[in-house]
Amino acid sequence: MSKLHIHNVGKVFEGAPMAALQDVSLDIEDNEFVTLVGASGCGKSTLLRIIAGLEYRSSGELQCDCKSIHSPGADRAMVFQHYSLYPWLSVIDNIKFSRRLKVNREDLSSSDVEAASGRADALLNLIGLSKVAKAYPSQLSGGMQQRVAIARALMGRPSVLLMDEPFGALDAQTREVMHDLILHIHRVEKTTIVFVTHDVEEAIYLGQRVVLMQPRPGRIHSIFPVPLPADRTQDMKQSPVFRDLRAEILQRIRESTGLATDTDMLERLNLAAH
Ligand SMILES: Nc1ncnc2c1ncn2[C@@H]1O[C@H](COP(=O)(O)OP(=O)(O)OP(=O)(O)O)[C@@H](O)[C@H]1O
Repeated sequence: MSKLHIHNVGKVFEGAPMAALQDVSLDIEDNEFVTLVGASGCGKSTLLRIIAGLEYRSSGELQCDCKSIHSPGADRAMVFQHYSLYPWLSVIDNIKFSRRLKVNREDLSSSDVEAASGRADALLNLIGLSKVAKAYPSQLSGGMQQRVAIARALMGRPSVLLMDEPFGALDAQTREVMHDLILHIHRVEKTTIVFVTHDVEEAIYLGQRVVLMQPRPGRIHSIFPVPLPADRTQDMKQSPVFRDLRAEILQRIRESTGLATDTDMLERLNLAAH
């Protein structure tokens, strides 16, 4: 059985003239890394928020580990574009934050708390920030803050990590470093990842499958398995396989948004005018 089962999911926002999502069906396997790409407004974030339980679906069925999703849960953790760390807590305390809530609620034993500390230290090491455990978010760069947000999301060992343009606010070099980091984390933690992006290159480099969505109404246009080795390296971006897939997906985005038709029409008008 798949890790995430999405069947005919639809979403109509109140007062909206068109469905934000229509008949979206997708099965995501355990430990898969799936990227969602598509033009602005095609429903990528809405789909991710519905999986996270932050938004209600209007129709369809959605399951994580065979359990129907109706609200947020510890089995699904989300990382947003804006780091959303607690500025008054140190790096290590930000990572442990969800555990602290649990400690208050459930009165965990000291060995549970010790295990949580061990987990936080291991994650700090995994994201390469052991040296700044006691620093505060304002003392860190954007990339470092996003590393902390990722570690915090992983703290409760979620079944699925949902990432909504997590590197969208970072500069190009930092993004490359973050790409290799998230691939490393995926290998080590064996988490299933669903990753939303505008950037086709990012979608191909990270994804085992790229799901292309199209707008008006938001739906799945096509799904592209990425025929690259599991262990990605930056030089693969120059390979013909990578470049051809990138060109194909970009062409499909142009077609699906009507951009290709607009360009053709403009060209025809220009020819007629001369
Ligand atoms: N809370 C809301 N109320 C009304 N309409 C909404 C709401 N959230 C999203 N929408 C609409 O739903 C559609 C899908 O939006 P969504 O943000 O999911 O797309 P997206 O593909 O993530 O876009 P982007 O890449 O620009 O973030 C859009 O037409 C958007 O205007």
